[in-house]
Amino acid sequence: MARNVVAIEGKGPLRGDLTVPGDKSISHRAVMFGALAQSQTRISNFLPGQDCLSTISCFQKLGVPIVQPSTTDVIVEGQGLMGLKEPSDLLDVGNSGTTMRLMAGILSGQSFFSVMTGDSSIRRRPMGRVTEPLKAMGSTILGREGGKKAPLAIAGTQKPLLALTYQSPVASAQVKSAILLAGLYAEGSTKVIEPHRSRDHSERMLKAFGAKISQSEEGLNSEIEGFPSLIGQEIDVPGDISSAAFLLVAASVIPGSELYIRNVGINPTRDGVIEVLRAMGGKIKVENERVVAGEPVADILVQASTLHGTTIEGEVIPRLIDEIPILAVAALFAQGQTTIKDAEELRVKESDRIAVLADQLRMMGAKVKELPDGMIIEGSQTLQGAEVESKGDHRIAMALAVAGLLAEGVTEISDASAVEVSYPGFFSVLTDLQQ
Ligand SMILES: O=C(O)C1=C[C@@H](OP(=O)(O)O)[C@@H](O)[C@H](O)C1
Ligand SMILES: C=C(OP(=O)(O)O)C(=O)O
Repeated sequence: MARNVVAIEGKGPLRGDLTVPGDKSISHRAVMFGALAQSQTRISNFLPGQDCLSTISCFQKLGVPIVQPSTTDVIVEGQGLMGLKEPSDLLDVGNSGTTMRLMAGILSGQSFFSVMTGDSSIRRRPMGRVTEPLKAMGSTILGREGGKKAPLAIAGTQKPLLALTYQSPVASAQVKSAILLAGLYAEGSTKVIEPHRSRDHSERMLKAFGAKISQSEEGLNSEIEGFPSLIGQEIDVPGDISSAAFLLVAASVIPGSELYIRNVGINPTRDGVIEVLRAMGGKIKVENERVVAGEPVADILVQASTLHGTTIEGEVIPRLIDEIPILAVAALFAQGQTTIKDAEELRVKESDRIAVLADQLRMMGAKVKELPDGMIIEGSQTLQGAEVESKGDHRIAMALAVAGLLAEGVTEISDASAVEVSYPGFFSVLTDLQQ
C-alpha cells in the first residue's frame, strides 16, 4: 500500500444528507454464495472496496464469470456447489480476513488443490482458528507455523467432508461461517456453538439462497444441512453500519453537527455502536425501519451532543468489534473515563488495534492506558494535530481522521489510502460534509 499522507484540519460542524457505501460483510457473502448457486445472482449497492474486489478476483480465478456493469453492480454466474474449477495460480485475498477465512471453508469441500495468500497483515493473522476445525472435518490444509498462518494450501478431497459440531472458543462470524460453508460439503448437519452472538449475515443469506440452515433463538447455535441446491438471488446490499459509525461519532462530538444517513444496515448483531453511543448521551434517531434482502435497514439522524464516559464490555463486543477504534475516539471527547474490556480480538485484526490506537492517539496528546484486552481512555481531552500512522489499517486511518477534526492544528495521517479497503473516498466525504 502506498505511503501516502492525508492532512486533516477541523473546519466546523458536519452537515448533510448522505448514504454510506454498501456493507462489506454482506458484499463478500453475496459474491461467494452467488458463485455456489445454480443460477445468476445480481448484486446492487455492492461495496467496491479493495477487500470485496479481492473476493471477486479470487472467484474469477476459480472459474466463476463475474461482471461489474458499474462499480456497485455485480452479476455473478453461479456454477453450482461442485462447479468451481482448480485455479492455475495463487488466490490473493489482499488485506481481507473475511475472504481468506470464509474461502478456507469453501475450498475445503472442493476436489482440487488451491493456495491462498495475502498481504503482510493477512500473513500475520491467526488462521488456526479455521484450519483446525476444518481439518477435523477431513480437510487437508498446510500453512506456515503448522497450518496456523497463511499462505494456506488446501489439498481438496474426492469425498464428502465429515459433519461436525464445533464449540468455538471465540465469538467470530468468520470462524462460524467458514465451518458452515464447509458444512455445505458434509453429509448430515454441521453445527457451530458460540460463546457470544456474532454477526448472522451468512445464516440470513444462505437461507435466502435455499440452504437448510437454522439458528437457535438466542443466536448462539447455527446449524446447516449438507449438499443443498442454492438458487441465485437479487441482493440489494444495505449501507455499512461500520462505515456509518465514523460519521455517527464525528457528528456526535463536533458541536453544531447534524447528519442524516440513509439506508444503513441495523442488523441486531451489528448495532452495538448505536446502543453504546446512546448510552454515552448521543442523540441518534433510527427512522423508517424496513427489511431489504432479509436484512433490517433504517435511516439515521445524528445530532451533536455532550457525551459522557462508559464501560464497553461483554456480549456487546462482537456486535461492535470493528467500531471500537472510533468509539475510543468518541471517548476522548466525552466527559469522564471510558473503559473498554473483553476486546482482545482487536489485537489480531489488520493491525494490533489496541497498541496502534493507544500509540497514535498518544502522539496527539491523548491519555490512553493500554489493557491486555482493551483500554482506559480519559475524557474531555484537548488534542494537538500530529504526524500519525494508520499502519495500513483502514479503521485506524478513519478513526485518526475523526480525532484530527477535533484536534488543534493539522493532523497528517500516513498510509491513508488504507481507507479504500472498506470506505472508498472517505476523506472526500469528510471534506464535503464540512462545507
Ligand atoms: O464475518 C465478517 O464479515 C466479519 C467478522 C468480524 O471478524 P471476526 O469473525 O474475526 O470477529 C469482523 O471483525 C470483520 O470485519 C468482518
Ligand atoms: C477486521 C476487519 O476485516 P477482515 O477481518 O475481513 O480483514 C475489518 O474490516 O475491520
